[in-house]
Amino acid sequence: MTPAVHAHDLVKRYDGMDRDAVSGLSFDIEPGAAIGLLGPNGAGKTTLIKMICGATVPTRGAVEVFGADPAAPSGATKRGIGVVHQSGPFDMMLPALDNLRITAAYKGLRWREVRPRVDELLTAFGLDGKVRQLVFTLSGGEMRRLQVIRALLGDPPLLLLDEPSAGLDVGGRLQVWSLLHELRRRHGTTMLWTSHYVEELERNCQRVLVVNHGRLVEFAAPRELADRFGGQVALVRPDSPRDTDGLLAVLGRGRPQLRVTAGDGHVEVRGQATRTRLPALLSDAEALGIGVGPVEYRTPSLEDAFLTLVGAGHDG
Ligand SMILES: Nc1ncnc2c1ncn2[C@@H]1O[C@H](COP(=O)(O)OP(=O)(O)OP(=O)(O)O)[C@@H](O)[C@H]1O
Repeated sequence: MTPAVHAHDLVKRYDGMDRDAVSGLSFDIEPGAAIGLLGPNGAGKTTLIKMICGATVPTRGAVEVFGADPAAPSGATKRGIGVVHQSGPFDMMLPALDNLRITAAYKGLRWREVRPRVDELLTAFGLDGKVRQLVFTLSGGEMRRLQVIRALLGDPPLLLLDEPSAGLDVGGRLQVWSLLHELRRRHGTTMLWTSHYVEELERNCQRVLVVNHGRLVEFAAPRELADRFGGQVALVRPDSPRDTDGLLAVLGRGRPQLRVTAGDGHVEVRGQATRTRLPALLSDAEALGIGVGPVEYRTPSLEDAFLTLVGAGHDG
């Protein structure tokens, strides 16, 4: 079966950069899959998305969408890809509806034919009363929802979602998720989805591509990544909340094997050696007069795996 997306040794180096933004990425995405794209700031996610939608050409290597070059001059493949960009290039001085009409024309869609679907989506997103407003008068969340609707025009077989829920409130995020689930169910739409909300990818994607410094780190199911790389996660509560900082300092001596962070009245300890190293550190805390309650272990999440795989910092 022809993959929805096939990337082979894909490289992008922008002019003036002393390193690759995307460096030798190879992977296949099967049709109908929902794939997460996870990486710290500057890891190359947007660059990869731009190459897949034909907005920028690779420096080396190749990318194909359903077997075709997305940057081919005919634009045929490009028009079959729906993209939610990080910042949507709308014509801010035109009404929302006219922006959708322009996109429909660019995609070669007959407005009369797509209008019922547009109305359905506007209603689903609570934007039906806003279509005559100039785009610059819409709120950030409304603009984001308009971007999602625009990407869905013509029900493209591939959707590239660059942080589709950024700036949305909880209700808006759930709306987007359920709409995307429905699309996959009804049309078998393939999705490549980036987000800094790790939980969003964990809940909605079958597999996750983890990238760092433009390179592929892992490509696997969220649960598998969590089990393999999430380590052991312990929550330690001092008897007195005032001792949280002191406890943090003592448990921090377990570094670099352990990652220790402060929460609200507790300290979280992550790492492959948490269970073996923690007892000695807790004895140290006790010797300093810091009592702790029973240690609680929780199931590692994709976020825990992400922290192990790429660390907490940005890609600098
Ligand atoms: N047009 C450009 N010209 C020069 N450098 C660029 C350009 N676009 C991106 N870069 C650089 O390429 C690297 C990857 O950027 P990219 O936007 O792909 O990362 P990202 O993973 O999407 O980051 P974020 O999570 O912050 O959106 C960064 O170092 C960035 O500064």
